[in-house]
Amino acid sequence: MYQRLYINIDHVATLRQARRASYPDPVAAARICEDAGADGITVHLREDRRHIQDADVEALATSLRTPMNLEMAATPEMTLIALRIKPKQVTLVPERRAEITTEGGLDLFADPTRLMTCLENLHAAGIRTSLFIDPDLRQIARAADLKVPAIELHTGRYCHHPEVPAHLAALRQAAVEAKGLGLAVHAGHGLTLENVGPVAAIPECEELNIGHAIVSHAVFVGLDAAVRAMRAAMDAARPR
Ligand SMILES: CC(=O)[C@@H](O)[C@H](O)COP(=O)(O)O
Ligand SMILES: NCC(=O)COP(=O)(O)O
Repeated sequence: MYQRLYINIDHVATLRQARRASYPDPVAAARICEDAGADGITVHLREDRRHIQDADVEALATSLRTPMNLEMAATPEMTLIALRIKPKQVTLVPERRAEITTEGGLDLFADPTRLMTCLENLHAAGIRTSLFIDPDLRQIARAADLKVPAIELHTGRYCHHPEVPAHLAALRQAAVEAKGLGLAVHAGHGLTLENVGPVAAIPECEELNIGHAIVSHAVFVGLDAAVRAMRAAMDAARPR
């Protein structure tokens, strides 16, 4: 199965926000990523707007040639924005304002009413949904109960400690379990050229969301080359 590469361009906006400038422009970055072979563009509109701004999401919605994957918290504010923008896909992620970056997956049992209300509204608008969760079998079962089409496995533990075999094993087991329950399997967070191979090699995983490492590599080689390098690393690792 072909494995999609969605590029998260949050940290192009981080560079712009460092000076509250007008550049680098995420729309221009997205265009380069698409020309370099990205299958989609991911943006995380955080409640604190530390990087991606509402205006970026609106501009991307009318300029992208590939699907937008809008990452957001399951809040009424973000739901209204998603219903207005109507991205191809929304990935619900946990958020804590004090976090430097996403620290873990969503707990699908924590606030069921808020989560189900958000999902119902998105599904009614025809927006594909994905839930960003840890490779936890209980969370996967809950995702299947919620009748979402997809989950995104949080790869952070594996990426931060690739030397611990159990972290990759958990991702592999979670992918098999999720696929068996009819869920599409995505993965992301912390993936780099160095560690992407074993995750890309998971047969059930049909989409990777990668951002920080690609934008960081682009500082040295340019965005086009950074995207192509990640694509090549994924293709080299995928089962034929
Ligand atoms: C959910 C996830 O792992 C990322 O897509 C998220 O966007 C990380 O947040 P920052 O991009 O703000 O680091
Ligand atoms: N959901 C993961 C994502 O979009 C990108 O995460 P990262 O590669 O920036 O860590």
